[in-house]
Amino acid sequence: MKTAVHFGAGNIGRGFIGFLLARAGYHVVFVDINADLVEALNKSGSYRVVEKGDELKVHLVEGVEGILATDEEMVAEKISEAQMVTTAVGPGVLKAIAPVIASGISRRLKRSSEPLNVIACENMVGASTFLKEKVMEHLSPAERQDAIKKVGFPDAAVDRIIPPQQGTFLLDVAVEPYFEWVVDAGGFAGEIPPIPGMKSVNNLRAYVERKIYTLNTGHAVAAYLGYEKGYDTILEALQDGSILETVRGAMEESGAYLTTRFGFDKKEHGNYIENTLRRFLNPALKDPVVRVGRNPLRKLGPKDRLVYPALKAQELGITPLNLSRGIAAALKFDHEEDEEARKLQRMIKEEGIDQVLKKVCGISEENPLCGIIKGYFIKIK
Ligand SMILES: NC(=O)c1ccc[n+]([C@@H]2O[C@H](COP(=O)([O-])OP(=O)(O)OC[C@H]3O[C@@H](n4cnc5c(N)ncnc54)[C@H](O)[C@@H]3O)[C@@H](O)[C@H]2O)c1
Ligand SMILES: O=P(O)(O)OC[C@@H](O)[C@@H](O)[C@H](O)[C@H](O)CO
Repeated sequence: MKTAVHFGAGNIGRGFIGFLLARAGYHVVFVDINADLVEALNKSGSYRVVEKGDELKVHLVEGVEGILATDEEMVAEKISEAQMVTTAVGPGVLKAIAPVIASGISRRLKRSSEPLNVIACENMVGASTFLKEKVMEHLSPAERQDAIKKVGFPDAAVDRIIPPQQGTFLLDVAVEPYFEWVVDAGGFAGEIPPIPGMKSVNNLRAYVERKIYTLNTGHAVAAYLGYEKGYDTILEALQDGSILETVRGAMEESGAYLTTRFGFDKKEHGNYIENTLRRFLNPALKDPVVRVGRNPLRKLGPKDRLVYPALKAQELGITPLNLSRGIAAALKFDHEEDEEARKLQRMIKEEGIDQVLKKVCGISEENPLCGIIKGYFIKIK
C-alpha cells in the first residue's frame, strides 16, 4: 500500500489533504505535536469529514495513524518508506520540520531509487520551494545531488475554508463543500501521482497568487475590520454593509493587479470575487475573526495578502484605499491570546508606527501609502 506522511493533523490536515490522500488509497500517517490528536488517531484509526453546504455530506476516512513529532526516529523511518510527504502546519513551522524530513530523505536515498514528492500545503506563495531550501541545508552535498533527481517539491495552492471544530468527537472535521488543491506539474519527481481532487497545472503561480491575494486578502480585511467592530465571526462582520464594501473594494484593488499580471478575464475574476464572498457568507461555518486574523505579523509581511497587492496596485497607478484601511485595522489587532498580536502591539508602543510599517510591512516613510495607512490608523479607536 502507498504511504503518505502528513505533518499537521489539524483542520486542513484531516479535513482536506489527509482526506484526499486516504480517498486516493494512501495509508496516511499524521505527524503532530498534539499528543491528544495522535492518541485519538491511533485509538480509532478513522474519523469523519462533514461537508456543510446546502445539504450535509458525511465521509468516513479510514486507515490512518498518528505519530508524535517528537518521535523523530519513527517519523524519519516512515518518510523513508513513503511515496508522498505533505504538510499543513502553518508557514512559520516549516523550518522546524525540515531537519526530520531531511533525515527521512537521507535514509530513503540509501535504500531506494523510487521518487518521493514533498508538498507544503500552506497559505504561502512558494511554500514547497521554501521547505526544499530548508531541507537541503540538512543534507550532505552528495545527498543533495541525489535528492535533486529523486525528490520533488512541487509548490501548491490550497483552498478550503475550515474553521476551528466545535463537535464532541476530537477528530471529526466540519468543512465547506468547496475545495481546490492545485500543484505545480513541473515540480514532481517521477510520474504525477493520480490523486482525485489534486489538480496539476503548468501555471501554478497564477493559481496561488489568485487564491492568496483574493480569498485570503478579503478574508483578512473582514477579520480585522470585524475584530475592530467587536464582531465574533466572519459572517457577522460581512453582514455589516460598510465592512462588506471595504472587503469587496480590497479584493477589487488586488484584482486590478491580478488581472493585469496574469491576464485573467476581468468578468471571470469579478465572478471569482463574488463566489469567494458567497463562501465567506456560508451560515453553517462559524469562523471566528480571531482565527482568520491569526498571526498578524505574518499577514502584514511584504509578500503576504495585504501589503503585496497594495504595493502592486500602487504600481498600476491605483491608490489602494481599501487595502490600506485593512492594513490599518490589522495594525490594531490586539487579541491577547495571539502571540504575534502581542508582539505587534509591543512593537508599535516601543518603536512607533513608522518603524513597524518599515520593518514588518516593508513600507517606507517616503511611500504615500505610509501616510494613508497612518491616517486610518489614527482614527481607529
Ligand atoms: N483552515 C483553513 O481554512 C485553511 C485553508 C487553506 C490553507 N490553510 C493553511 O493550512 C495550514 C494549516 O492550517 P490549519 O487551519 O489546518 O491549522 P491548524 O492549527 O488546525 O493545524 C495545524 C496543525 O499543525 C500542528 N503542528 C504545529 N507544529 C507542528 C510540528 N512542529 N510538527 C507537526 N505538527 C505541528 C498543530 O498541532 C495542528 O494540529 C496553514 O498554513 C493555513 O494557512 C488553512
Ligand atoms: O490560514 P491563514 O492564517 O493563512 O489565513 C486564515 C484564513 O484566511 C485561511 O485559513 C482560509 O480559511 C483559507 O485559506 C481558505 O482556503
